[in-house]
Amino acid sequence: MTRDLLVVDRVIKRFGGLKAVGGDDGLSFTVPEGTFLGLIGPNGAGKSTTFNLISGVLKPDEGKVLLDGVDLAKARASEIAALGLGRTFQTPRAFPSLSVLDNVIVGADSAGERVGMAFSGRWRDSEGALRDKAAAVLARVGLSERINDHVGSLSGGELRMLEVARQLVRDPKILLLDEPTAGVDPSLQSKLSNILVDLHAEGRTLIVVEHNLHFLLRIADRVVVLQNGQLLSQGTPAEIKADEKVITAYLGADHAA
Ligand SMILES: Nc1ncnc2c1ncn2[C@@H]1O[C@H](COP(=O)(O)OP(=O)(O)OP(=O)(O)O)[C@@H](O)[C@H]1O
Repeated sequence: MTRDLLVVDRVIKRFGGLKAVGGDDGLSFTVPEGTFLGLIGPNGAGKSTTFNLISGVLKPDEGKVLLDGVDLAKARASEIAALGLGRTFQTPRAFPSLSVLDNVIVGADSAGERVGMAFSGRWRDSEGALRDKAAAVLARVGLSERINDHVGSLSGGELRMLEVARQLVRDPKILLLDEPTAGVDPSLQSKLSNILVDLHAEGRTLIVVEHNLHFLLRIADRVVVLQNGQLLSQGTPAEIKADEKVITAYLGADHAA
C-alpha cells in the first residue's frame, strides 16, 4: 500500500479569533506518495491558508501537519527543505537584476549546494554541472531561448515557468504550486499541464491550488474541495464532477450534465 507522504490531522487555523481553516472538527486529509492532488474551493474557502500550513509557512493553532512523519510546526525551514518540499508562490519571487539562468542557479543555491561545494573545495568542478542542470530545467519549462535575458523582460506566464524551474532544479519529492495558471496564456498553460503530468509520471507528489478547476480536473488524480475552511468533498476528478454538494456549492449547474 502507498504510504501517506502528507497528513493533515484535525488542523484548525484562526486569524483574529475567526477560524480560517478547520470548522468544528478540524481539517483532515491525507496525500499518499505519488499523488497529484488538486486543492480547489471558492474565494475565501481556505485554500491559501491550507497551502501555507502544508508548506510550513503557517503553524496550526490546533492539530498537526506531518510531512514524511515530521511535524512541520516543529521543523525549521532548512529541515523542511531537506525533506524535499518545494513550493511556488502566488506572486512569483525572482531576482529582477539577475539573468534567468542565474535565478535558477540561486534557486539551487538555497538548497545549500553551492555553499557546501565551496566549503568542500568542489566549487569549480561543480559550477559547470550546476549550470548544466539549471539549463536543463529551463529547457523543460520552455525557457531555453531566454536563459541570458534579465527576468525583468519576462512575461507573467514566463515568470511562472521560471518559478517552476527554480523549484525543479532542487529535485523536490513533493512540489506545491500556488495558482500556477494565473496570468498564463493558453499555450503556456498547456505546456504547464504537460510538465505537471510528466512530473507526476516520474513519481513526484504534486499539490496544486487553482481557481482554474478545468485545468486541474483534467490532470489531477485526486481533488480536495474546501468550503468555509472545511472539507466539502474529496475524490477523483470524476467523483468531484458528479458530487451534488460540489455542483451546488461551486461548480454551477452547467457541470451537472
Ligand atoms: N492573514 C490573514 N489575516 C486575517 N484573515 C485572513 C488571513 N489570511 C486569510 N484570512 C481569512 O481566512 C479565510 C480563508 O482565506 P484564504 O486566503 O485561505 O482563502 P482562499 O480559498 O485561498 O481564497 P482566495 O481564493 O480568495 O485566494 C478568509 O476569510 C480570509 O479573509
